[in-house]
Amino acid sequence: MNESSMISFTKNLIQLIFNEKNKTYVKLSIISLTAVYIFSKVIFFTKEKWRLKDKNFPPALKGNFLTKNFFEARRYHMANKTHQFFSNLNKEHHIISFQIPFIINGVSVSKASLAKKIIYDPSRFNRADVLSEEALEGLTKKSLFMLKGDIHKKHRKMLQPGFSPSHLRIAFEASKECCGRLFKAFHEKKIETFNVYDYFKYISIDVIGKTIFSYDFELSKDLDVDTPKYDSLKQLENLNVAMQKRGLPRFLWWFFGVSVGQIRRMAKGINDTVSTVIEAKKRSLNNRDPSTIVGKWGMDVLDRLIENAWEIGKNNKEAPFTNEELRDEVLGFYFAGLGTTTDSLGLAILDILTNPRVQKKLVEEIDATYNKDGGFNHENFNAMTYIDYVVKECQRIHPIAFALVKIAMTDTELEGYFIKKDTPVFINLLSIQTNKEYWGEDALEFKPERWENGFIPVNGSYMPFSDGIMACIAQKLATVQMKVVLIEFFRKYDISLVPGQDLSLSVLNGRFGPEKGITISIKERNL
Ligand code: HEM
Repeated sequence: MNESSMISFTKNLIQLIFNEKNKTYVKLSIISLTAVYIFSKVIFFTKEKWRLKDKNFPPALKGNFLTKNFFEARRYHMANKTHQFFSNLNKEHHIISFQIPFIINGVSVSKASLAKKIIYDPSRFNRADVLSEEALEGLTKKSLFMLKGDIHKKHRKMLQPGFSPSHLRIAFEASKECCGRLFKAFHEKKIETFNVYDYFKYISIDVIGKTIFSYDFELSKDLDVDTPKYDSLKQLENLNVAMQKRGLPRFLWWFFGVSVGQIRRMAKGINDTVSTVIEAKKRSLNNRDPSTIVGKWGMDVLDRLIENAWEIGKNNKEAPFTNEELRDEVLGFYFAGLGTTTDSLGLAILDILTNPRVQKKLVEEIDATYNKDGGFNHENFNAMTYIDYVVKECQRIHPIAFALVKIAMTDTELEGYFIKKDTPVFINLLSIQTNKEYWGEDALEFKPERWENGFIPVNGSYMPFSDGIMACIAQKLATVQMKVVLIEFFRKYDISLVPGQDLSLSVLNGRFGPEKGITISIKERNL
């Protein structure tokens, strides 16, 4: 359990105990189970402290021997500024420990070379089981972003061909189409001012659907948000919120509505949709019916996955992917891709609109290239360079995955400091990617031009999609989508921020961005 889930745990617990609807025996069982849990933690940590008393832990910057930096952390969390807590802690030291007594004893790293070392040494630092399998039990137990070791390698090998250049073309066309129909709906419904998160998520879900398994959720079309087609998104959003409660001790899951059975019921609709598509695809692949398998640019990611799984299974005599594995992978893409792309797009719009010089230069490039060769196509898209620098710079200065989380697999050491087995290790991307040591005196300035002339950053100082074997498998796809959406929006509209909003960045419910979103005004350009 990390500090933010500990704070929401405490809040939720108090609500449960004081909720008048709950019967006395329910309240008493919650109180006694929690007391037993806390007592067992106290015993465990006291024993551990004694055992490790001579070890050289990384420095902890604040706090006293009893509360450690709990109150410092709490101050930031209560203000939803976790990202600043990390950055501030790592400002002076490259490696620090932050300790919340009885709850967490984590390490935060902000040295580029050390970050690389951690990422490339999975035998010492890897994904935490508790952060993955347990958290998603009942939902997507076998999706790539929660696997590790040989099973991760097997899934990655089968999935990789699904992210080949032909799929980037599908992503390009899908993003373009989704923007087009969203603009049509804006026009028909006379929408001129809106919160970007409200609509970018429709594009993200539709693009993932179309690219991964040729399924059109049609959420960026019509915008009749009360119709049943929006239920799948609501389900995904509810599941995302539910997943955050999985940070609570397991015995409390049922009370908070996130037990395995409860989550299975919540996920039923979306699971059924995906299973139906998989069945149809398996049938059409069996029959080799090109009209149902192949999109304009070839097979989609799911086709490729099914086909690969069969091929590899045939050659190596491994069992092909089960339907459950296939479904988990598809759903996993939504969990890994929906919020990340939507939030990255939000932050990119914010970065561009708060830098009028960049906005002007970007629009000039778009106007000069957009209609070359008879319309916006994959070729003139690839000819645009400034948009590339802009997106890279957005992801440098505001990486939505602002800390990459690993866990120590054994008792080990980093730069001479002792790291205990199971310690969470946070690679502080936000700090690394804005560090003057790596980026120069203008590290905190939003300056896309730094990427000109094939600029290559210091090794390990730029990893918005992580790196190595567990780097984002869809990073090219996500980048294509972000670029197309930005190009289409800035081509179609004069865009400005609605004045008077609080745009300071925070971390709320897992989202890194302004707490209340980003409200913009759009006005169709006279082209
Ligand atoms: C701008 C958008 C995105 C960002 C910034 C992003 C970032 C990341 C990061 C940092 C990781 C590594 C996580 C770790 O350390 O465990 C990751 C992994 C992953 N991402 Fe993305 N992601 C984005 C979009 C997407 C999309 C659109 C999809 C799917 C369609 C996706 C699917 C995945 C998967 C499956 C993994 C696990 C890879 C593996 O373990 O082999 N991501 N992503």
